[in-house]
Amino acid sequence: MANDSNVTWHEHQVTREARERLNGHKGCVIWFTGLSGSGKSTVANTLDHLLWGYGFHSAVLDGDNVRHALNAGPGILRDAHGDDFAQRFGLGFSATDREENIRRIGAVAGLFCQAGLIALTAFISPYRVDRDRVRRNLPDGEFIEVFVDTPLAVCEERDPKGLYKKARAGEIKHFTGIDDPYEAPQVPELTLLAGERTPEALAHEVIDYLVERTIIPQPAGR
Ligand SMILES: Nc1ncnc2c1ncn2[C@@H]1O[C@H](COP(=O)(O)OS(=O)(=O)O)[C@@H](OP(=O)(O)O)[C@H]1O
Ligand SMILES: Nc1ncnc2c1ncn2[C@@H]1O[C@H](COP(=O)(O)OP(=O)(O)O)[C@@H](O)[C@H]1O
Repeated sequence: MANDSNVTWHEHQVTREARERLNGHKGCVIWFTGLSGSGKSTVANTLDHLLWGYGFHSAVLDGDNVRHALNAGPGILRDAHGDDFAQRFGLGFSATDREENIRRIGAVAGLFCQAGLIALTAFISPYRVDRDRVRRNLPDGEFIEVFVDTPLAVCEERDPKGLYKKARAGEIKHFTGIDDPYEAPQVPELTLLAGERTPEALAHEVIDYLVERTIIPQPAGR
């Protein structure tokens, strides 16, 4: 097994600066956090679509593409030989599994960012310490924490997957906001009042922030 002394960082021939020059904008990680049903995926995808339309380069990491593959729990991911990798490496919703979920996602988002992309992540990420670890592992200014601040009552009313109903009935244990904690960010870069505004309006709030921080130029024709 490799240990630290046998692993070296490889410098790439195409530098991040060169990629950013070609892209016409900087890379960063936009980290959406909030309760289930708060609108994280919707806003991240709306923002991704707007950025793409302006000719910028972005990519979304969310539960569907991560908890069904990289971090798939038991029963979801099997390799071609029937070996249940998820049984050994998959993640559930204990505090430790959520910690590892966020650690892996943070690392992947960091790689996207180094490749010059605007990485959009949409995970509950309920623990402050886990989000702060991702922040610490990125250069200053490149972790943009966006609190999708939708009241629990609104999320529960939306309940698109019926999970709150199941959690209230005791059919799902440790459900965030019901019988598991959600630690709201104390000083996020942005707070979106996502129970009160449309996804498009919220996505434009994030774009305003990116322009203000010179991560992207003002999109032409906006
Ligand atoms: N116990 C429990 N608590 C919270 N959420 C649960 C749970 N069990 C399943 N789900 C579904 O999983 C989605 C959250 O996954 P995340 O990877 O974002 O969670 S975490 O960041 O590791 O806490 C979440 O999806 P979103 O609604 O998109 O947030 C739920 O659909
Ligand atoms: N700003 C918004 N206003 C009204 N409904 C919204 C808004 N954002 C999301 N929704 C709806 O709320 C539900 C949950 O949104 P979703 O993006 O899946 O949340 P999350 O990813 O945080 O679990 C979906 O049915 C979605 O259409």
